[in-house]
Amino acid sequence: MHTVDIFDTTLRDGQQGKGISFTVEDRVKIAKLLDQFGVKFIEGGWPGASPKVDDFFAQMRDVKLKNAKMVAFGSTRRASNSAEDDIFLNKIVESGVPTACIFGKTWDLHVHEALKISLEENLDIIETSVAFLRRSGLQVFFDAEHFFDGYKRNPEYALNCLLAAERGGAEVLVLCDTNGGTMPHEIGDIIDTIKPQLKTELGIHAHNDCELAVANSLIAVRHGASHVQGTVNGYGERCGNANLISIIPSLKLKFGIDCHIEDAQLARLSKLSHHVAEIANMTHNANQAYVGQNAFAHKGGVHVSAIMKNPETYEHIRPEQVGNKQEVTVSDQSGMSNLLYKAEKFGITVDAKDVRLKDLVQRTKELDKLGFTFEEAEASFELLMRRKLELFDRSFQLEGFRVIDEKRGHDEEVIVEATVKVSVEDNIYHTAAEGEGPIDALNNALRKVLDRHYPEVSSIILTDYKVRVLNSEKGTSSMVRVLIESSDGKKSWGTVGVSPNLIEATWKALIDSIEYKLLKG
Ligand SMILES: CC(=O)SCCNC(=O)CCNC(=O)[C@H](O)C(C)(C)COP(=O)(O)OP(=O)(O)OC[C@H]1O[C@@H](n2cnc3c(N)ncnc32)[C@H](O)[C@@H]1OP(=O)(O)O
Ligand SMILES: CC(=O)C(=O)O
Repeated sequence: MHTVDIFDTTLRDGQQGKGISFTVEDRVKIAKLLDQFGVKFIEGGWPGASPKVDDFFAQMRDVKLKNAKMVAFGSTRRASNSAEDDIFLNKIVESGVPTACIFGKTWDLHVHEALKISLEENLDIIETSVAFLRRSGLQVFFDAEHFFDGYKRNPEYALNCLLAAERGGAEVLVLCDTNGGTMPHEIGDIIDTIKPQLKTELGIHAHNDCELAVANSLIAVRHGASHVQGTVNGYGERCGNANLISIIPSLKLKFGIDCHIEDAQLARLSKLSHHVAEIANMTHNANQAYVGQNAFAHKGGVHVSAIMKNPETYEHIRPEQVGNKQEVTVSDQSGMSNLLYKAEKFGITVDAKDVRLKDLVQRTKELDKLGFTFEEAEASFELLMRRKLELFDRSFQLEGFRVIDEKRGHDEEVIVEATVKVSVEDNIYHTAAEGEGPIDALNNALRKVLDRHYPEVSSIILTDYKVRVLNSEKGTSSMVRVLIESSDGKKSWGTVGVSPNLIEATWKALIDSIEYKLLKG
């Protein structure tokens, strides 16, 4: 099959997504990441539309790109002036990029209603705008805005718009499903009809309003499009743009089209996706195809049993091909296979026929019913398994704790004090400490003892603390689940505690966190 150029518009159409606002520094970082990854074109924004975009293009003049070409975006000229006098077309030329991508109207409704000019005048606007940019020495792509909607209402006119851009010298005619309402079969049928009437390469720019932007982009390629526009993680206006993070591996691994991206570059796909999400300050979608944390996570015992024999049974590709990894979780959906998988991961040698493992499967299901989830608390599960297999002894034993909260007036602060009694190596310690809250006070009192025996405990910091009320209909006597994420600066781990008492649930998760650190050294 033909080759495909990847055109990224995260910095332009992606930035049109609600909740996304890149600084100039963010833009430069993303442009560098995209270039390293290997996309062919990076659309940086609309020169003249915002000072941030102008600063970005100015800064990018000093950045040497390895793989990509910078593209400036804009519209066809205003009806009230010539292309030579159009402020925004001139801004594109002044931005210093080698490539321009301008959008023009191809739906007669828009010509009548939005531009309020004649159909003929719009054709002239398209041709003269493209021709001006070409005369100015730029490579020009023409984004045929609303092409599919326009074609369905007035096919002759929509095609004439493409022909006007072709006469002007456009190098790619990009068919836009601007409102994202077109179905895949319509994309294929329309491309098949128009392609023989054009000399110019076709591209696709799809929006995701029907959750079809990726499918529509792929079907366009099947029908001859050689240029695909989209954004990282599908960011973009309304429901977003076509997600390049799904399109690129589908083109490479399913269609066999390399899109100028080598296998080694594809293996950095997950990193790219996560890194851009971080810069955009968006939570990464765990269920995102190919690169999400759950994309290769297996929960059901039947699945785990099969992937341990051959991963192909429940994985459509090897996760490493896109820089992701296989994961197995433990829950009430688990069988022996989940536990054997985890044992191997924890470095525990255990016979598959060991009856204690069968008991542990049952125990895990009972704990799940009580509210324990181990998906985000693998450290707690490792301790549970080691305890069951008699591979682990507690480093310290709780003899008792007491927490006192005291408030002596409406406007007075609460004073919190905890006392803890623990035995360590045949010594019994009784300590007290204050804290910001009951958990902090307990932690402080416990650390007073543990720091003496286990200095490594001082490196533990709590990086996340989540509380979930499990059966809220019981009001204040509901069970609560506490999930703690801890880190020692090098590694992080998750633990869980469940109890009707929030302090006790937290204590359990906290103790597991400390025991896990002591186990791992
Ligand atoms: C499908 C897409 O995603 S297209 C890209 C959309 N992105 C953006 O709009 C983000 C950046 N835009 C902006 O910052 C501003 O809209 C600007 C600076 C470009 C223009 O601002 P203003 O001059 O104040 O115009 P405003 O935004 O109100 O309206 C857009 C104008 O462009 C005209 N226009 C729209 N599309 C085109 C086109 N393809 N060719 C020529 N003119 C066009 C409209 O008719 C309207 O003109 P009017 O004011 O004479 O009615
Ligand atoms: C040009 C563009 O962004 C669109 O038609 O969606």
